[in-house]
Amino acid sequence: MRFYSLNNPTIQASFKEAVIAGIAPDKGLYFPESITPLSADFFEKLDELSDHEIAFRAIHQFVKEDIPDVDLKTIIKNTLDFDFPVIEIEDNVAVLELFHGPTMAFKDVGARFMANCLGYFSKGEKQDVTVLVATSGDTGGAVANGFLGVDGVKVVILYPSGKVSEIQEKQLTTLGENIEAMEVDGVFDDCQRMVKTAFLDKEITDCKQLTSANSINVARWLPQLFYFLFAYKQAKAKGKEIVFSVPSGNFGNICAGMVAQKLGMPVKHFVASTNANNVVPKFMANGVYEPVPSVATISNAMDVGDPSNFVRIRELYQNNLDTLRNNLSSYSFSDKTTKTTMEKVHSEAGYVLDPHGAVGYLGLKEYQKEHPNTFGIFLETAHPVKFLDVVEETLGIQPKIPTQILQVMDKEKKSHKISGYEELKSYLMDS
Ligand SMILES: N[C@@H](CCOP(=O)(O)O)C(=O)O
Repeated sequence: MRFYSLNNPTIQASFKEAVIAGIAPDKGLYFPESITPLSADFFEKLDELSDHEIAFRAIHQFVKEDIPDVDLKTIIKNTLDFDFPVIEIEDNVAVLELFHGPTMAFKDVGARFMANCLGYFSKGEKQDVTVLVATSGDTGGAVANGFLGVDGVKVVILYPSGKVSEIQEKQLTTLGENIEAMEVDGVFDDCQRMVKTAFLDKEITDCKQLTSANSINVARWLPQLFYFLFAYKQAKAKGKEIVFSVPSGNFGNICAGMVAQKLGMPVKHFVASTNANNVVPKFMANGVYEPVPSVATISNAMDVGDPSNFVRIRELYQNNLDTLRNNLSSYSFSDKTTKTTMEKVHSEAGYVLDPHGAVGYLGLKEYQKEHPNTFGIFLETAHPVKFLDVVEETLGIQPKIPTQILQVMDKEKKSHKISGYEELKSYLMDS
């Protein structure tokens, strides 16, 4: 399988090259040259297959020239050792819980898959790889956890100072070893911009092998399609048309779901649910894509003003807005509505939503106003305990803190404060 740059299709790479480079030399995101649907039989008999078998068959076409089957199976086994339950909380409204992994966010899947691929590709390589990653909250912790102790790999995480939750900050600043955290005086988009600038900085790339562990990297992005298939497996017995509502920030997650649909998964519609960072809902309404600096919200992991992966979504629908609208709706919700929804779902269904999941729930309900006979699944992208202050203040409860989180809470935060690109560059050049 070849992957081409979305800026210039003649620039191409193998899966291995795309993973090691992160983005194309022209700063374009890599995109697979083809997506071949899986057999109808595969979807009909999905409930007879294990999650590992489903994941293997789904990702195989994208990686098979670079990773032998036996190694791919090991990578999948190391990645997926937790559950992805779908729980119906109201008639025709179900939550897909993506927080049962080590850092309690959906990012654990992509981060672990990519860490395993990079570990596999780096075996016997002379030059170490530096993984740069920008985070608005959850990616950082998942990447830190997934790459901790991986030989030949050093990780540098950039996060916006004061704009991630306390637990998220602990997860990405306390592990030590091959993981370094950079606390940036700015917003997530500044962090993402610095990372992309470093990739094109010849002075750095002449002496360092850089890659990205954000969803711009195909090995972080594509495995996110697994759990859409696991959810479909659990929901198909309902015999209804299925709709996914995805809380969206950088749009890699929903885009991976759309790849699952291209693989043949029967889905009626996707909903991209956002907080006040509403570049995509606006684009869907008026056809004008206008990135703006992100604003801080209580669903901070979605505070993205220029979502990297939206370009991939447009490519999936040949840049045709009408075709895209047939398949995707997008709505934006305020913090106030998000909190009211957390209260309502807690009192009526006894379910504790995190602020991101609440935004996903709201998007689903909005879509179902016009399509009441669908079976809706919204994604709980992170455990509510990661947003302890908001949950305690909104619901007046103190959630039990799971062991994975307790383990980092008492550790000491270690970060380097930086305010601009030159400081990142000096750090990378000198380290
Ligand atoms: N929501 C993210 C922002 C980065 O997204 P990614 O999927 O491209 O890594 C976060 O939690 O950091």
